[in-house]
Amino acid sequence: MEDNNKRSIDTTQEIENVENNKKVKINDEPSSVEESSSVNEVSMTSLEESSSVEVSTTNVTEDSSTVDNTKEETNTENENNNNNNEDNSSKEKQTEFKIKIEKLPQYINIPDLRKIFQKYELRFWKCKTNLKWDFAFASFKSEEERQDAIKKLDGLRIKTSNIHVIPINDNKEKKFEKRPSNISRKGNVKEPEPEDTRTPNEKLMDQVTPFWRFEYKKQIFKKSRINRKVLSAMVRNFEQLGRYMEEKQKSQLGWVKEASEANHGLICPIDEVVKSPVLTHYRNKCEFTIGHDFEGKKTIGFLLGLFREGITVVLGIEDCVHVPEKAKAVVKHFQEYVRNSDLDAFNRKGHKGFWRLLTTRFYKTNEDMIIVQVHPQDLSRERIEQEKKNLITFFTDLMTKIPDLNITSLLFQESDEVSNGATEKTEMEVLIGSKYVHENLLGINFRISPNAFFQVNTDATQLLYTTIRDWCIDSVGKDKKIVLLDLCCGTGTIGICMAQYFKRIVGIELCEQAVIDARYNAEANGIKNVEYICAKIEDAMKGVFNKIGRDEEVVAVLDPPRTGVHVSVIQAIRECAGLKHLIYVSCDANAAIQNFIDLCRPTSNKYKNNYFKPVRARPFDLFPQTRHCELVIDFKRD
Ligand SMILES: C[S@@+](CC[C@H](N)C(=O)[O-])C[C@H]1O[C@@H](n2cnc3c(N)ncnc32)[C@H](O)[C@@H]1O
Repeated sequence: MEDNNKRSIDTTQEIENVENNKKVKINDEPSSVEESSSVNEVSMTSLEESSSVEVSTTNVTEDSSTVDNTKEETNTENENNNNNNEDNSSKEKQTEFKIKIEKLPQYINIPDLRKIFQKYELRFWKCKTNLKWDFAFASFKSEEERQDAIKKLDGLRIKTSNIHVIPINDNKEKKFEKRPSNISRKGNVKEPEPEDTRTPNEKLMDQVTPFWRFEYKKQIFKKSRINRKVLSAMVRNFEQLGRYMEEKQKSQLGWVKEASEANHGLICPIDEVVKSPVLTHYRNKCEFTIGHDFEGKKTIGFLLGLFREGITVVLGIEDCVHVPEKAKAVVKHFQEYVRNSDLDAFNRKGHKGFWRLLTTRFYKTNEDMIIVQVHPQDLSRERIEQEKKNLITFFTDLMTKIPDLNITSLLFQESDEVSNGATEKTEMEVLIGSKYVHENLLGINFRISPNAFFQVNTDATQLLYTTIRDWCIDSVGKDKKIVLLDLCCGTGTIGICMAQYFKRIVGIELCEQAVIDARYNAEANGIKNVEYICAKIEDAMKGVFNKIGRDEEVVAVLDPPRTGVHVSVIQAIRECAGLKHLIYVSCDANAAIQNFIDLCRPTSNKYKNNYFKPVRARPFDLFPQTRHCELVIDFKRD
């Protein structure tokens, strides 16, 4: 599966020195968002489109007033060269000769500035900018270097803007001093952090269900605010975007002001958050790590903290409010089993240990799937075969101890991967029952294979799908000549649930197993008007559109992974001029804001045809006790 977190940035740009009538072309290696993001993730598209680029802060949460993408960089190479004979204290005393670079096009980052400087044989000592700023600061170690920079850079044309460079901070005694940790950016003395008196279990709960301390009403209020902030951030993004656009393009953003005025600063109206019918124990799928607790005892639960932060402690899940009681009971018994086993739990440090992961997928059809993942280490085949037999006996007995446990699928997987978690790289072997379980959604029975995506909160998903269906039907009316494109269709749930309302459904999905499931699900439910294409949307869209009949209209539902889709998917969608109605289902609107912007940005070479406008939005709380929330946005275009 493609890693959608990485969006490549083409930093190719034309830089023209108006004064010297000199043109320079800078070609950067494409870099990734991951590299370019700071404390808060920053997503950006190509600088080629920099007049129409937007920045999204991942944490547009209630704390977003503190979001800061400011980046500061010291040219360490320079530092080392210049300070070979200097100790740290003399380095601290180095005088800076600072400039301010004004009227920068937006989204120029420090690597871009370094390229520009290098082109003019300049080298800053320190540089500071923020992707939201249209200015940057740079400093040099001598007045000569500063003057040289001003001479070469002032008036330089970057993209649509002539930059303005001025010397600042002539107080040569001013140093780059590290701000003491108790002083805020604004110079205020910060209150000392209160001592963390939480128990380890509370820390775990704060990590996996950060809203568990709030009443549900407050959780909903916070989620409403998070989503509203995304919709108001879109307005601000478009306003900023407009500042760097030619008149012709800018005029295509006129609707933003009207929409914002009509919706109290939001890009479109938004409904109240649709509450989850179940607030606790709702997760139909849980993945439990098998590891060691603080005392080194084999434990099944969730990892406290992150491995990259050096934490490998696993804590029990007894207090976790979103885990079903039946899953807790299975964990409790299986933990006992693992503790009694002479094989150790896997430890990522050193990659030793056998027991790795326990997955439970329990559905309302009363079909329960359990997956046990192990690391084979250098155990003999006989030994592993024996362990499998032991597992069959253990889980068969367990059904007599936990009355409502009905294991219709016990699967065993060996994985020698370095990182923890589910993997599709190795086969799953069926130890009990079948490889599949089933769940019922809006009266339709879906087969779920072990690795397939399926919404984790079945009850709330029915509400979500009902809205998607209603919004699609709005566009359909009674006319059944409409084709529904189920984009990122997974196992086909969305399309199949509404197949009766459409002339036909075309699902596009890149995961082969999911497409096999989707075809099976359609057939098993007697649905004949569906067709599935196993491909990337960006590759398949054009072909699909070429087959749309003259008498047919199209409406699309896009339900991508958490991070949204790659920009090429949005481009492909925009290129299909016949697609006028798109319903975007996002499980992390902050992460997907770039997609929203790209759907709506003015027409350009990169983003063809008319732009979409969001006409309404409705959040759904599919994940009570956590920060997460599903947001459905209805996009339309003329
Ligand atoms: C959140 S799941 C949605 C599945 C489905 N709509 C459902 O509700 O069961 C996202 C799906 O998008 C698929 N996907 C991601 N990028 C894709 C792309 N560029 N083209 C096609 N499918 C993609 C993934 O394989 C994954 O199955």
